[in-house]
Amino acid sequence: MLEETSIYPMNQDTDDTQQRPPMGPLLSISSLSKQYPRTQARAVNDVSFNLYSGEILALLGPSGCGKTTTLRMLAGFETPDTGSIHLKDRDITSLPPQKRHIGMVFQDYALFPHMTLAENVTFAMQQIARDQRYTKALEWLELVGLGDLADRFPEELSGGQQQRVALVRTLAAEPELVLLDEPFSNLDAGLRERTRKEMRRLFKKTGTSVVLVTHDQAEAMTMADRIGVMKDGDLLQLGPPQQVYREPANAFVAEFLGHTNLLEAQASGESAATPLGQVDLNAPAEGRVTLSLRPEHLALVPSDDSDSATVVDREFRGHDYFYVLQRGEQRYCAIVPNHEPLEVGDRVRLKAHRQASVLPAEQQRKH
Ligand SMILES: Nc1ncnc2c1ncn2[C@@H]1O[C@H](COP(=O)(O)OP(=O)(O)OP(=O)(O)O)[C@@H](O)[C@H]1O
Repeated sequence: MLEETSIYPMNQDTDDTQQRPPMGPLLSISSLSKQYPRTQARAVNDVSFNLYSGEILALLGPSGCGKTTTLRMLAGFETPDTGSIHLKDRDITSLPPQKRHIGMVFQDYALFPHMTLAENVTFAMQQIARDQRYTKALEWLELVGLGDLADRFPEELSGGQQQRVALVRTLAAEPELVLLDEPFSNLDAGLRERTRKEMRRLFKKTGTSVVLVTHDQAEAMTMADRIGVMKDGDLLQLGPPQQVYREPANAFVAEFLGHTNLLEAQASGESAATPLGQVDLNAPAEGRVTLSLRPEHLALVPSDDSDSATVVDREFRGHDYFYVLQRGEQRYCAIVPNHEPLEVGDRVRLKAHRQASVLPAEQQRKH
């Protein structure tokens, strides 16, 4: 079983986050595996994790890594081959979806087109008295800034507004857990960024526990208290965004969570000899290791030395430049604040100005 790291403190953007005392997990998944008929490998392989009440957990990975299958097993739409799912100490592994008290928001929103927004939301409120549903639905819609549009039909809304209605409709049923499958993929870039911030705020305000799946690392970083990175059915690492970014478990995680420089190095205690000279390490190590050095941790010092690197590409990104550098056979990337920009063709010495992360040796796939 993968070692888990504490979720406290949560995501850096904590002004909207009420810190909760750690209690037992709300959701506990143990050794979940699933192989589809006529396939060579398991879609999900021995995945275990806990989710705590009020926590937002993102399953992140490339297409086909098994994140949707994991979510569908949680929702009850797929049956696991092995393993168990407990929600609040109830074994729900074999329960049908409607008996799990889990709400799922799909990519395509699935609002009822012939119902107004208020009717869409009241429809989900079977648990409260009929005469209170409309007032409660308005409260939910107001929470996402759509109180004034309660009598509109879904087709009279923007994509982002529809997404918010779909979400409050799910929340209105008061599920113990909410599952989101690539929830913002239908929104354009600007709206997506705004909507995910709003949703995180809403989840924190309502104390909602969430598992979401995404292939977008920025989405996982901004939304989640913890990120689980998946590849080929395996859960490779699970931890707070800052930790997964700064201390990736292996080269795949390092590269999936943004750009990085992978350096072959000879470690000796707190530092290592690398092609870029001696580099400090985030953890003591000995012998041959691979290091991950983030582009923002590489300084570029103009130099004409024979072992200097050459700027081969440059991208202006507002507050900084993203540089691609060639040194011998090896390419590097660096992110540098945009004062005194370098030109393509300029020669620079590369110097690590922060510790590099030591990557543990790759483990063999178990199946
Ligand atoms: N119904 C199915 N029958 C056979 N194989 C399937 C089925 N559904 C998924 N798979 C396979 O299982 C693996 C995991 O798929 P899954 O949809 O869980 O991945 P994913 O990470 O969610 O990908 P995406 O981001 O593309 O949705 C893939 O190799 C996929 O081809």
